[in-house]
Amino acid sequence: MTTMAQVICGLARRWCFGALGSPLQVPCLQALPLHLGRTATRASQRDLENAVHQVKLWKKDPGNEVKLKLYALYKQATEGPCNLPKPGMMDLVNKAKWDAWSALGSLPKETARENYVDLVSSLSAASEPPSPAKPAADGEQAGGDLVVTSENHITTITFNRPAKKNAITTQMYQDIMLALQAASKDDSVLTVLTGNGEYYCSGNDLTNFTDIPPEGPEEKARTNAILLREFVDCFIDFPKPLVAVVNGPAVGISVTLLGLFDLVYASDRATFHTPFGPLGLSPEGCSSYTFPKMMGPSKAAEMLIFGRKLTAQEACAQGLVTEVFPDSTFQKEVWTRLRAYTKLPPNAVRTSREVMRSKGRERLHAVNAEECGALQQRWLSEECTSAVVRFLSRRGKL
Ligand SMILES: CCCCC/C=C/C(=O)SCCNC(=O)CCNC(=O)[C@H](O)C(C)(C)COP(=O)(O)OP(=O)(O)OC[C@H]1O[C@@H](n2cnc3c(N)ncnc32)[C@H](O)[C@@H]1OP(=O)(O)O
Repeated sequence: MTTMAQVICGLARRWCFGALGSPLQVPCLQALPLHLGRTATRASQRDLENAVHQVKLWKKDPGNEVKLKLYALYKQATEGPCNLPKPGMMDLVNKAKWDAWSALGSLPKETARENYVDLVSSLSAASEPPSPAKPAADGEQAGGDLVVTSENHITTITFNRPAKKNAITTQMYQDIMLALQAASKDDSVLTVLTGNGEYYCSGNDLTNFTDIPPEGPEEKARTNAILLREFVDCFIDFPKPLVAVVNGPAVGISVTLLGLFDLVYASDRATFHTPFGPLGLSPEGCSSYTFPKMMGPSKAAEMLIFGRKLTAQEACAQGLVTEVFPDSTFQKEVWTRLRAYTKLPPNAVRTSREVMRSKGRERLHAVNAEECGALQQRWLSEECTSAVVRFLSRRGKL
C-alpha cells in the first residue's frame, strides 16, 4: 500500500515548495533553459549547497517543470545516473521523478552539479529582487499571510491568504502564537480573529504534510503534534476575551478552536465544517471536550466524527456561535458592538474572564495533549495519507 509519506518523502527535502507538480508536464522538461556553456569556473560541492539553500529562499514557486529538473540534476549530481527500478504506472509522482532523473542518462556528476547551480542562478536572477520590508502602518505588527492590527483597544489577527481560502501554514501557526503573546500584554481589551475575503479559514494547509524532513514522516508527525499542542495551549491560556468574527466558511481547526473563544459572531454566509472522518483524522483544538459539553454528545459526534457541515444558524442553535448577522450588515454591526464592549471596565472584564476559564484550564490542557497524541498516530495512517494525497492531486499539487 502506498502511503503519502512514500509518495512525497524526499521531494520536499530538497526544496521548500513541498509537493511536486503534475507528471503530465514532464515531456516539456527538455525545453528548460539550461546554461550549459559555463567553463570558466567549475561548480564546487559548496556551490551546490549554496544553490540548494538559495532554492529554499525562493518565495515564488518556480513551477513543476523546474522543480522536476532541479530534482533530477540534484540526484544526478549527488548519486550519479538513475539505477532505481521504474515505478509503477499508478505511482505518478515517483514515476515523474524517475523519468526526469533517467532522462539525464550518463551525464557526469560534475556537469549535473554545474547545471544545477547555473539553473538556480539564472532563475534567481530572473526573479524579482526581494521587496524591502513594508513599514508597518500605525498599530500594524505583521503583514503577509497574517495581518495583526491594534486599534481602539481591539487587537485583530486576520488570516490573509484569500487565494488559498485562508488555509493556515506552519509559519502562520507560529505567527499566530506570537501575535497572541503580544496581544496578551498590549493595552487591548479584546482580541479578534477574522479572515480576509470570502472564507474565514479553510483549516490546516494540507500542503503542510508534504514538507517531510530528512528524518522521515514520523518526525514530521512528532513535530506537528508539538506545534499543534503549543498552538492550542496558547488559546487555552490566553488571558483576555477572544472573539471570532467569522466572515465566511470555516473548516477544520478554525472551527474546533471556536470552543475556546468567548464570543463567536458569524455572517449568515458562514458554515462550520470539521471533515475529520473523510480526512482520516480525529478532533483537535479541545473540541472532543468542548463540543459535547456545549451541544451534547450526539450533535458533537455528527460534526466531529461524521463531518456534518453546519450552517451559521445551526451552529448558533448548537451554542457554537453566539449570534448570526446578515452578511450585508455583518461587519458594521459586529464592530460597533465590539467597540462598545471595549468601553467596559477592563479589569472587571479580565477578572470575569479569568474566573470563567480557570476552572476548566487543567482539563483543557489534558484534553489537548490527548488529542495531539491521537493525531500524531492518525497523520501516519494510510487513511489520512490517502485523503491528503487525494486532495492535493485533485488540485494538481502532486
Ligand atoms: C500542524 C497542525 C495541524 C492542525 C490540524 C488541523 C486540521 C484541520 O484543519 S483539518 C481540515 C483541513 N482543511 C480541509 O480539509 C479543507 C481543504 N479544502 C477544501 O476542501 C476546499 O479547498 C474548500 C472547500 C475549502 C474550498 O473549495 P473551493 O471553493 O472549490 O476552492 P478550491 O478548492 O479551489 O481552493 C482554492 C485554493 O485554495 C487551496 N486550499 C483551500 N484550502 C486549502 C487547505 N486547507 N490546504 C491547502 N490548500 C487549500 C486550494 O488548493 C486552491 O489552491 P489552488 O489550486 O492553488 O488555487
